[in-house]
Amino acid sequence: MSQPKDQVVNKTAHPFERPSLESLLIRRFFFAPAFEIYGGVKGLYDYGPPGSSLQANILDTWRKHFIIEEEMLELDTTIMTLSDVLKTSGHVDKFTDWMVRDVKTNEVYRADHLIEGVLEARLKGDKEARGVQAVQEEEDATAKKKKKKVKSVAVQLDDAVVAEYEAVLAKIDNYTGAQLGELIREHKILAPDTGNEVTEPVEFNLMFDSSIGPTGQIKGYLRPETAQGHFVNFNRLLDFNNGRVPFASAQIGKSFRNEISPRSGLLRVREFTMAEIEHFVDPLDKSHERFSLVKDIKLRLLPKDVQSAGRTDISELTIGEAVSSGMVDNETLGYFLARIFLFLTKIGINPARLRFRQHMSNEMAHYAADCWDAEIETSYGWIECVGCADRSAYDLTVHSVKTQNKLVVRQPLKEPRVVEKIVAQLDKKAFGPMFKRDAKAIEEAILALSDECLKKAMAELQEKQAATIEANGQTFEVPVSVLQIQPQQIKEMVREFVPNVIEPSFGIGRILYSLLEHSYWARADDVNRGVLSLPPVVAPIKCLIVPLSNNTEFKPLVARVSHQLRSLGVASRVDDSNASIGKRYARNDELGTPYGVTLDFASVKNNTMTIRERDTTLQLIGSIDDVIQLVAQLCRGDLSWAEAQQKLPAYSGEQEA
Ligand SMILES: Nc1ncnc2c1ncn2[C@@H]1O[C@H](COP(=O)(O)OP(=O)(O)OP(=O)(O)O)[C@@H](O)[C@H]1O
Repeated sequence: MSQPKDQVVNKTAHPFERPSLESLLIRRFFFAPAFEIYGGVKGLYDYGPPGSSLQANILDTWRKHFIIEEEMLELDTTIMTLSDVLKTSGHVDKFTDWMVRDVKTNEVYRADHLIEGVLEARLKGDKEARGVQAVQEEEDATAKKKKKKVKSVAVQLDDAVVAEYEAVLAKIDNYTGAQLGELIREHKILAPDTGNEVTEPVEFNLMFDSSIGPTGQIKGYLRPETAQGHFVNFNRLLDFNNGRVPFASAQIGKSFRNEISPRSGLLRVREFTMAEIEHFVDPLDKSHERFSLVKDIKLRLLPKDVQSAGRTDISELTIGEAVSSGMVDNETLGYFLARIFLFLTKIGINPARLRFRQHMSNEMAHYAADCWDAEIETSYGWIECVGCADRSAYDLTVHSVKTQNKLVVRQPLKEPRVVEKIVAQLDKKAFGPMFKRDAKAIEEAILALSDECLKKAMAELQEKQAATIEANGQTFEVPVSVLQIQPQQIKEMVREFVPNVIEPSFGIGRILYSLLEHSYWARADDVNRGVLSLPPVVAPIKCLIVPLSNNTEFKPLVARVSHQLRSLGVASRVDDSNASIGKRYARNDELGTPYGVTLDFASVKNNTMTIRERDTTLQLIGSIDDVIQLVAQLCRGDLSWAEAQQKLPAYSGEQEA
């Protein structure tokens, strides 16, 4: 449902307050800390009845929007993952964050988040000291991700210091551990809770490790993302798709990350549901056959060059313009950005609080061609909710090299052709002794280089007589004496290529929480009367059935209405408690139930029923059958409330108490 006018008016009357929403969510058991009666564990949450239904409805919409509409190949792969797989993908060596400890209390902090929180608080204090108004709102609107709130103190800073802090914050995702340590010392950053010093940053791997089987010899991890399950099954998927690309596989499932210090509710948790798509495409043709269907969709884009200039202004462009100007690398990536936008707005995300932020070059993995995050604005700042990356041929190449199983597409050619390929050759006799125990990993990394990376390495060999290769989590300079990279002429009958992968990756919990913030408001007449304006497509319950009283005369009618709604696929619930009608509706406004139907004595006598719309509280009256049909049409999205008002007369009977 679009946002009704009176909702906007009411929102103005009561500005958003996170504590009110949080209290509603816990009270109504959307979710709650897991193991609460044992004291709880940070970063683990249980979803209660409305939260589970909301999540299920978001996932159902996702499945229809992506898997069904795009004819994707659905997967359900194991959560427990063999360590070799995650070693090859780079997670064992690189899926880490930098952690510091309070030297006295041992409280842990993620180093980049700590620096970010402290510097942001100092900048806020500076603004307060300079008398800048509305600091809070401005910060909430611009901060990329809010971590634990650090209290600000109104102290004015030198202009040069302000500029320096801003420069650090703009690059906060890109520092090494040593650089983070340096920043902590240079800017005298202390633990915010105690004012104690913190230790040097140490690397912490975010994967939960385990062992498979009783011997403990097979090492495994709980997967930190669902993607690897797609890559290791690539040959079967390709076969299922008759050997042709492009095609996409999709999977919904749990992922696990042992986050260092989870503090923002559902936004940073240790166990969460992801929905991931791997779209396999010919690297020479990244056009998308349905691109014309989305090319005119306007997106709010924050490209990398704007960020490098320290700005956050948005370009509103159609995705067609963004792709043709080269801002977005290719049509397939652009197609997915538009489809992500359509999905998020369909479930109720406010488009004015949604932006697509491009990764800066130093923020992207070295193999990625382009990457955009769908970020949603919440009271915690702008939150990455969907990552959408062109991962080139990296994943399939590394698994292929490691397992010696070719993960390639073979395209028969009508005519044989001579192609020029860039080929890497190692002088193994000299190479082995030169790099000793790292030699194998470096060799594997060289063999896994994509065409683009090979070109870059070839240029490096020419320029500085050595190529920079990353392996085993380290960087090596491999000299021209042991490594030659040159173009060679090769005759082909079959074109064999490793497809590139475009990966939209959705964090469902972050989307769900952002949606709750965007949907929440309080009625103008009472700040405690919260409403969740969830669209019917995701609302946990679509229709509340309210008999005026417990009178036995109503029972058969209630049973009939509830049966008819059920048979039309409308999830409904009867509230025949003793509470007043107004109270019963207010309870369901908090659960986001979009419609309510009321049965009273007139229903028994005249076979009529009223329908109430949650956001406007307006009511219409009609025959029971007509109202039931109307509810079903409204819930399917076949009819808007404005159209419904043309179909049935308004009811101005009893006011809500
Ligand atoms: N700890 C988490 N809790 C909840 N959702 C998460 C978490 N980590 C990642 N996600 C979700 O999974 C999606 C894809 O994961 P990805 O690896 O791209 O995230 P990320 O870049 O590591 O996130 P961040 O930088 O916030 O830690 C994210 O867009 C986000 O929605």
